[in-house]
Amino acid sequence: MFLQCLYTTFTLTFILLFIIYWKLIRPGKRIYDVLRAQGIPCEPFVPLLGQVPRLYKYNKQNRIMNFHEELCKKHGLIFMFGLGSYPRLVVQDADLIADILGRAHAPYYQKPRDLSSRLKPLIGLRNLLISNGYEHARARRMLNPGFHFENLRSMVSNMTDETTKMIDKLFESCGKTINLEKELSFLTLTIIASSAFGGNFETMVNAREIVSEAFIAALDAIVNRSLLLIDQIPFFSRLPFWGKDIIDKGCEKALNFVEQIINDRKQGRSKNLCQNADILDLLLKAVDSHGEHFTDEEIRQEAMAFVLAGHQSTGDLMVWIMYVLMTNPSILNACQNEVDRVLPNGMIPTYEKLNELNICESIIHETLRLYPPIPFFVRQCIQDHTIKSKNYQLNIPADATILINSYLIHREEKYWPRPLEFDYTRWMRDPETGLKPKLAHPYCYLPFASGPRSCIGQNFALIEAKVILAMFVQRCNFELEPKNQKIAMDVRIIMRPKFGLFSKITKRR
Ligand code: HEM
Repeated sequence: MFLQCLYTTFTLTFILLFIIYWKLIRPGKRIYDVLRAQGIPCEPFVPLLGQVPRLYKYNKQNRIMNFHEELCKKHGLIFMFGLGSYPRLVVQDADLIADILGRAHAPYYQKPRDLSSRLKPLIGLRNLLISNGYEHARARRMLNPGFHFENLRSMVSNMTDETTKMIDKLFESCGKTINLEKELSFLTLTIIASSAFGGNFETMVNAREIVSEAFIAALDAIVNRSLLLIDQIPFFSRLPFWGKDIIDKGCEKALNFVEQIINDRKQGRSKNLCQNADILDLLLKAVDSHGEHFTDEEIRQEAMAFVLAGHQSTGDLMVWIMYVLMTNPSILNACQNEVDRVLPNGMIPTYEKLNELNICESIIHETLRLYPPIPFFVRQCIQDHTIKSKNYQLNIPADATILINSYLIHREEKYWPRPLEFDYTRWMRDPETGLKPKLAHPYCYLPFASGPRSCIGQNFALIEAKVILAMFVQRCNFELEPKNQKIAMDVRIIMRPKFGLFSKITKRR
């Protein structure tokens, strides 16, 4: 009996270890070996963990970007490190990045599978953010026209309305210290949700609570679980711990809410808040090359993906802009002078007037360069592919995951003179031609990524950022409060100030 027990235990342990090796260690090791054999510098291969313990230590000290900077200093523009069982090939050379992100190479790369499994509970799999292949290309073709300037122009009035409401509410705080990070995140959430869902967002009971609390709580739980690597092991990810109940409840509330909104719009029980079509109209009207519309399920998932992709990124861009303005009086002054000239006497910005705000636009781009809200993104190679630059030729094996760190590329001396200096004038358009200065390389500025998986909402975000910036500097005085508050970068997909950004806001005139 004892021997039989021993034998069974031994066999089960052996099977378990074999599965762990086969599923979780061998695939990563193979990729390490193929790339190391080509001379790629690597951090030591540590099964199952990789460099995660070191990353955690840096994260705890709020120095996550130093982790990446130090690896880049040690190894150069191409290297590898381990993130749990998945190795990450870091590529920082703009020529090589062009070979990865360029349209012609799209068949070789897709969004990584672990990203899909993490976000699936919240937004499903059938949306632009995580679908791949034909499904993604079809949806992108159907939705691209919705983000053309004609449609965006009609969304400006919704952006100015929501910003006016927010600023009026801030004035009610009568100069008390407020956390701008929270307020701006809420403002951008309201703008994208009302652009996506129309009048219901204003009138439905609990709409704001559902989107801003349930949705964000679920998203936070998803990010925390991914930092703990829970989703790398499917068995663990199904256990009812580590915030699973928050995710389940939040997702259910948010999905029911979106379903009701779609039904209301279809049956004419709600109207949009934009002058023309809003995002929900665009989703309802879009047709593919066979004349087919999106299914209800696809509309629901696309709408959720827009809210997910579009709110925190723009919110944190605005936070960094405010931080720059509050710590650089001369930049604030130049910005305020331009806004007072283009939008005198409290004029509400229109699409046409926004185009005249050259300094505002340059401040936005320089902030996106030094503080990109999405500081890195990843691509998974799906069939062996060779990439080349002047100095390198590299055969990327299928299944390798590539990490592109735009934060570091935006600070790379090779592409940017005086890389650490905030100099918005490097973006100023030529007054004669209206053209922006040429970049040192088309792939050295990637706040919105590039190629067929670049951000579909980038023009929406740039217009929205300009509206909020112009209206804030036009109407408010703002200063850091307390002056010596600690600003540390927190990176959880989005890069934001870890402890918020506290300031005092008063009426300008
Ligand atoms: C400052 C604000 C924003 C930044 C910095 C930003 C950045 C990015 C980046 C870097 C990607 C590529 C991610 C990856 O490859 O993994 C992306 C994709 C995406 N973004 Fe944005 N984004 C912003 C605002 C928005 C807004 C306002 C919307 C919606 C209106 C939006 C919708 C999307 C969607 C749907 C995708 C997936 C596109 C695809 O794969 O075809 N984003 N964004």
